[in-house]
Amino acid sequence: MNKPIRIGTRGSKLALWQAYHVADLLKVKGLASEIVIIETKGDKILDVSIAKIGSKGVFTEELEMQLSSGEIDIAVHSAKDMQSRLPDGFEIIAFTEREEVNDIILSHKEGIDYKNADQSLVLGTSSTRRVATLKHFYPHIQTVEIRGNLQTRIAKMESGVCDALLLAYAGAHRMGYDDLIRFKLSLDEFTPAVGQGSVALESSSNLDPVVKNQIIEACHHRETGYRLLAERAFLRVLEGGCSIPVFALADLEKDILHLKGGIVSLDGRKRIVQKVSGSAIQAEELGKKLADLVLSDGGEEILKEIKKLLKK
Ligand SMILES: NCc1[nH]cc(CCC(=O)O)c1CC(=O)O
Repeated sequence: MNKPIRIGTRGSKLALWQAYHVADLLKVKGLASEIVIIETKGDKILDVSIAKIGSKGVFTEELEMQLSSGEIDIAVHSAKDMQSRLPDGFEIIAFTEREEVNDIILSHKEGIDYKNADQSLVLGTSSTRRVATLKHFYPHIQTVEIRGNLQTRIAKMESGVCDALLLAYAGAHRMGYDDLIRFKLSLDEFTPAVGQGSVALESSSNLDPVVKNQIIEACHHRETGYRLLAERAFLRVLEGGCSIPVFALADLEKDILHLKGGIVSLDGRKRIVQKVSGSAIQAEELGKKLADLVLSDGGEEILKEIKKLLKK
């Protein structure tokens, strides 16, 4: 009888959903598991925006310590929240099948019409990509920064902080809020963050290869894997992190990857989008190619401006 696989996770409801999802996938293949809840810096600091703390590893550092010590076998994260480069000694071994990738507008109110410039609308979000994208396409919409888990954000919205929230479909759906979803936003306008909708399994490079292969067999979704490989290669060049409004989305059609992505300036004035296609086995090359196209098309300048602004 195998030892149960120890799954490390943050304690938020969404994180726990993800951990149980992985536990279920393991169980289908007859693998027992245990869930270990670990508090991270990002969970403790609630009053400062993530962009200001510096996104680097705030939700992953403590989990990585437990991976190194062997206290847990895998750490489960939203793929979107993972840095594009992992510290030495760690790797992503699997991506679960991706959920619908769209952003959505969620509200307890009915009659919200975000396209109507005559309606005053305050949207809560803490994502620089979403704020900048709103400024670009819907400059009449006001935004307010809102943090905390989904339950907290909904409570803040209902208390009047904003009219609606701009969120990932995946999180709202997993938390059971489908009935509050008012709009599913277009992928051309609100092209998602890299990795949105998938769950990533991280391990130490020292994980027993037999256990590692069992986990991959049970949890890895091949198509999602190619898509995220391309998107993450793009992000690596653009030095993403959640404080930089870059976006990318890969789709797989048979074995051809179609990848689009870009960057938007913080004031929303400039938005650069490029597309590339090619064989899925060249996913990483495609991601890099896309990044080069975006950079040479004006992305480099936008990136420099943003970095200058963030240093202030
Ligand atoms: N940045 C927070 C975060 N990380 C993952 C999700 C949702 C689930 C997912 O995209 O995998 C969310 C919430 C959101 O963006 O609305």
